Amino acid sequence: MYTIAKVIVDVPSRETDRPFDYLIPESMRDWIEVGSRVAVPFGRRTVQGFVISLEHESSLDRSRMKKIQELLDHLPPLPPDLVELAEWMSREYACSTISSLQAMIPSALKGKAERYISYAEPDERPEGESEGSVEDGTGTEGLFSLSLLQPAEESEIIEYVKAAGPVTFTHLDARYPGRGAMIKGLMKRGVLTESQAIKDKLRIKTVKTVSAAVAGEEAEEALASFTAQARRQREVLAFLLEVQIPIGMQELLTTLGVTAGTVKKLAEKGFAVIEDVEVFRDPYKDRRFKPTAPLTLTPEQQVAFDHIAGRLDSHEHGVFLLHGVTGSGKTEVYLQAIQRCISEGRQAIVLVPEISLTPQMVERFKGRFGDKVAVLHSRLSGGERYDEWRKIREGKVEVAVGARSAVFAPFPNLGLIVMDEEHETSYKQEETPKYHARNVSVRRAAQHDAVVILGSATPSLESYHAARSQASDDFAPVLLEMKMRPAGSELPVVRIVDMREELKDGNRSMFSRDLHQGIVARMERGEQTVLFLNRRGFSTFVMCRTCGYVAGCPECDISLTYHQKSNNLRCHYCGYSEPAPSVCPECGSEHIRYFGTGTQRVEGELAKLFPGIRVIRMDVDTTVEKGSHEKLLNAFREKKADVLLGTQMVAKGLDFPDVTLVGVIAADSSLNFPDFRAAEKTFQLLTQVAGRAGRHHLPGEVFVQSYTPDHYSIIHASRHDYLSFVRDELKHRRTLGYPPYCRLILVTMTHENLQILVRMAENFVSDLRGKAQQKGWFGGLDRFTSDAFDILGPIASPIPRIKNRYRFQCMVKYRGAMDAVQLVRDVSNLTLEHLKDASLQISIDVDPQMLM
Ligand SMILES: Nc1ncnc2c1ncn2[C@@H]1O[C@H](COP(=O)(O)OP(=O)(O)OP(=O)(O)O)[C@@H](O)[C@H]1O
Ligand SMILES: [Zn+2]
Ligand SMILES: [Zn+2]
Repeated sequence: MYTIAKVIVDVPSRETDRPFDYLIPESMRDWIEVGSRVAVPFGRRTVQGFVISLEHESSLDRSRMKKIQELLDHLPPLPPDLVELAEWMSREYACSTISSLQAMIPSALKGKAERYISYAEPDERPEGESEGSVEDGTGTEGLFSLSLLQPAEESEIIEYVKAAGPVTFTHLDARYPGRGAMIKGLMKRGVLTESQAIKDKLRIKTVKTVSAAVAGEEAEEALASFTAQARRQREVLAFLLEVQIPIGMQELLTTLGVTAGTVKKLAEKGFAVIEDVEVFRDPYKDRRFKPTAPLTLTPEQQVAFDHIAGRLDSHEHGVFLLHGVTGSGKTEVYLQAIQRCISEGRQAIVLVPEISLTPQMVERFKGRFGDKVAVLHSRLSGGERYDEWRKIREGKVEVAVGARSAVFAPFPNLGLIVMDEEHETSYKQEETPKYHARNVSVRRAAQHDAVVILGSATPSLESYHAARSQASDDFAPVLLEMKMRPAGSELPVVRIVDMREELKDGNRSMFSRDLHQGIVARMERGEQTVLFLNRRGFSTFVMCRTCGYVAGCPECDISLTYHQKSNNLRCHYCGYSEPAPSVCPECGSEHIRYFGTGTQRVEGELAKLFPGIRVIRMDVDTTVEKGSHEKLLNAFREKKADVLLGTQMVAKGLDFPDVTLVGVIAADSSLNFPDFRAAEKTFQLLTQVAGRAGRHHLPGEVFVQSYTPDHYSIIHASRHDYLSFVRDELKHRRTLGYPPYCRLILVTMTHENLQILVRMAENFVSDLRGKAQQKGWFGGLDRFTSDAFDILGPIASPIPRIKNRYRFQCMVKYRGAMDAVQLVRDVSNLTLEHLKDASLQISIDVDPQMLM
């Protein structure tokens, strides 16, 4: 029997990022496991923690060790493999173990300490304290003290707490308003004491049910025993005996028209039981999903499937990169692989980017696997999310579909992780822990001898390069290719439209003549159009045409974004907002305009240019409400609109048979982004959005409007030529020394004072440089030798100030097996310890996706 638990406490600081030893009280020894969530005393507080290992011995003196105060769940929220994964994550991404652990459980379980007041029995009180007033000096205690020596109100409070058990301050204050001093006095004297306990934000939802507690002869006797006055009770019991199964209290009361008191009396007599039964909040309970059967695979699908099934059957760890053109039927391969996995008694996780977690996507999994599927995404309420997660933890489902964090779905016997659209940036979490779900998937699958399928029409260069070169031991996916669409349809014809030519010919509209005619033709034929507004790195900002003034955030060095709905300007980094100006605050000119092509503007143009056109606009503004996404898509599917207009949301995953035209309004806006992946992102977006056209029987057509029509990402995307794009792009990456030819660590330092920050950043970089040189790591990036290490910077960050804090960054580039993350982390910790400047913050981002 283990007597000591090592606990990671929920206290976010560098000093507390290590396990602490606690004694396990006798009563908990059978229950505490690795992964258990506990409440422990920490300093003067009670905090939540996670048990990460169990021990017989501790290096500490037992008499000075504290005891675990409470076990918070009967079933540990984290199985041991996730605890191990969390420790790996904190090494891999230079973050605290507690932040990794917290990322793995639903927010409902992020308990916070609450203070309670309870009654202390006289023998629990500190010496000499009594219930009576201290001032009376008679020392009379016990029998008469309450009635004789205390004000009536005081004893009423005591009696109340005694009966109610631990209550919160707020509760007591609400019941006895204005008696704060009195309560405080009682606490001073130890009559009432304060305690802390961890309370979860959300509770498991329960309903009261009633069932009969007697049967057979006993039941007959019971029925005969009721007096005339207890007629109603008899009626209830007769009913319960008839229905035989537990029935909801509410339903019982309304059906029979009796009161809860009647049922309670019946229960007191021992004839019925009232129980709280757990219920699951099901976000999809009102939805019916049309069941689907497996399709006969095409030869290409079959080859891919056979490879995957082989690994599944042999329970060997393996990673596959499924590169299939848009509409090639990757989803069907996923579905059949999942089927195989669960038929062998293991479970499967499906990861999709948050933005494409559309009802259409959910439907495909629910349609095939029905109730065996749990869905996790950010649009669920906290309670729904918690309940979906519990279905997984309690083994009630076999498939979890969700965004990034679903990679932590606590399945006991994981067999398969599918990552759809594996190139998506949203798989990287931008807050601590800054993990990438792809790397975590591979690690987690290895723990379980499970299979990973990374699927995409445009794989990330990292994955594709790793598959082709087979250079690394831990990440060398097997490449599976699918080049055809099963429905027999061809990839759509893509035409690049040079918008400079349009302007020369006098067309000032945002639609080229070709696109214009295309839309008109679709309206006439009763077909549909998807219009995609590329807005990455692009926002509506306010500029004065007279003096050039641009409205910027007073606390961040970035321009404010215009929001039409509220007619105000907002900072996307700190939330600052102000009303939109009608005259320029600098020069008073009225020529102050909103720049940028917002979806609303496009919508307005459409209405002007195409009389009678029906448009559905899908963007962040029209999809705030729960279920709105789904409503808009359903309306489009039912052909209630000619055009679906939107941002990234319309680029992915949609499969509508009557869409035969896709228009891309500003193809190049994502090219002008200060990011070495700009070309890759542009290529991916264009390929994805073009793939929405002509997916079924009708042929598709795509117009890509651009001001830089010669850019290789645009040309290759228009030819559906992934391989040529990869070839050109890899050349650039190699010359510039960027992934996949090395890995990056972005270190961002922030401080309120610019001078101090610059000095600290310079010191940091020279320390890091010195330590790396000592290890003999330096140089080599340009020589393509196997090992290389280099530091760029420090320089001001692309956004040099956020919330009045200045930002400097440096970039570590490295290649090879050295532990660069650990070194960066060590130097960062040393800097923080050495400087003792509480205002300095250092953030480490391993494999960064955003270089801001
Ligand atoms: N074996 C098959 N036989 C007939 N139809 C199929 C088959 N496999 C897939 N399909 C159909 O082909 C269409 C495209 O498939 P799916 O959406 O799975 O492609 P995808 O590769 O996931 O596409 P994207 O990357 O664009 O999302 C769907 O309508 C699907 O039902
Ligand atoms: Zn001006
Ligand atoms: Zn701001």
